[in-house]
Amino acid sequence: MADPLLRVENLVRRFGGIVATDHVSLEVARGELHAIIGPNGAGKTTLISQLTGQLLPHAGTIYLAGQDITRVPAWRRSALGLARSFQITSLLPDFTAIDNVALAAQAHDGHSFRFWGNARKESGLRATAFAALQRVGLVERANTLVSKLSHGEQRELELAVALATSPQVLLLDEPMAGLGITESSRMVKLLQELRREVTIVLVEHDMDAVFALADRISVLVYGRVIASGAPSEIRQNEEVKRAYLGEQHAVTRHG
Ligand SMILES: Nc1ncnc2c1ncn2[C@@H]1O[C@H](COP(=O)(O)OP(=O)(O)OP(=O)(O)O)[C@@H](O)[C@H]1O
Repeated sequence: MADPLLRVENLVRRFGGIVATDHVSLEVARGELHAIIGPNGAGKTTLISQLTGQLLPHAGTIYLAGQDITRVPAWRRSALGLARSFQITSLLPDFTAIDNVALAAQAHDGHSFRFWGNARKESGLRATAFAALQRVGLVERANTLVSKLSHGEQRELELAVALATSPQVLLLDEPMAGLGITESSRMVKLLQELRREVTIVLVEHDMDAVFALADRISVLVYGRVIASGAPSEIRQNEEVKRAYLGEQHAVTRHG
């Protein structure tokens, strides 16, 4: 691939005797939605954590737009345009939706949390936060406390928080987890819109969502990429079927 936005080369991460990331190499093109799938414990979250800098690899290299970011600290990666939306909700429940987004925008701008009081009033931050809420369809809930939002709305708010940092690459760890059918299809629609604006790496167990959204899919099993390609190739790959898709029931619905 010429000039990928994100490139991972031979990444290795161990936990004691477990090789959670076993010489993983993959490339994500600018504008692509790249899904990472695989059974529980395959190493998906571990991989995402190394991309964001929360976890350091034992070997290998990560490039963002050609720059080696392997040893770049997490906060600096965020400034370079990597944003992660967490599997476990990381929102502040006693703050409003817009305050949560404004805080993220403020942190990204390099301001100290000490000036948090100002983020509530500062018009530039509020405009950024408002725009992010608009992109995820949550404007009407701007002044609602996070604790009063539904689970689906909280997931959307997590996306708004990530978007407020104007990322080049959005790393999404199971955005559909815990969502009902209606909420899931809302999330798929939302991601279908966002993918036009931002490169997305999506870790997801919901195969309906993955096959509806992905341009390319990489399959991780025991820390190794066993296949990488277009959804149609992945669906037909015998090794993938054996190791993972064989146990899934819903891969054909979205065509
Ligand atoms: N902090 C840790 N300490 C020890 N072992 C860990 C740690 N984090 C992950 N592991 C192990 O590394 C392997 C990969 O885990 P990881 O959570 O990355 O998989 P996953 O594909 O994201 O799984 P899931 O689909 O269940 O979220 C597993 O065997 C897990 O037990």
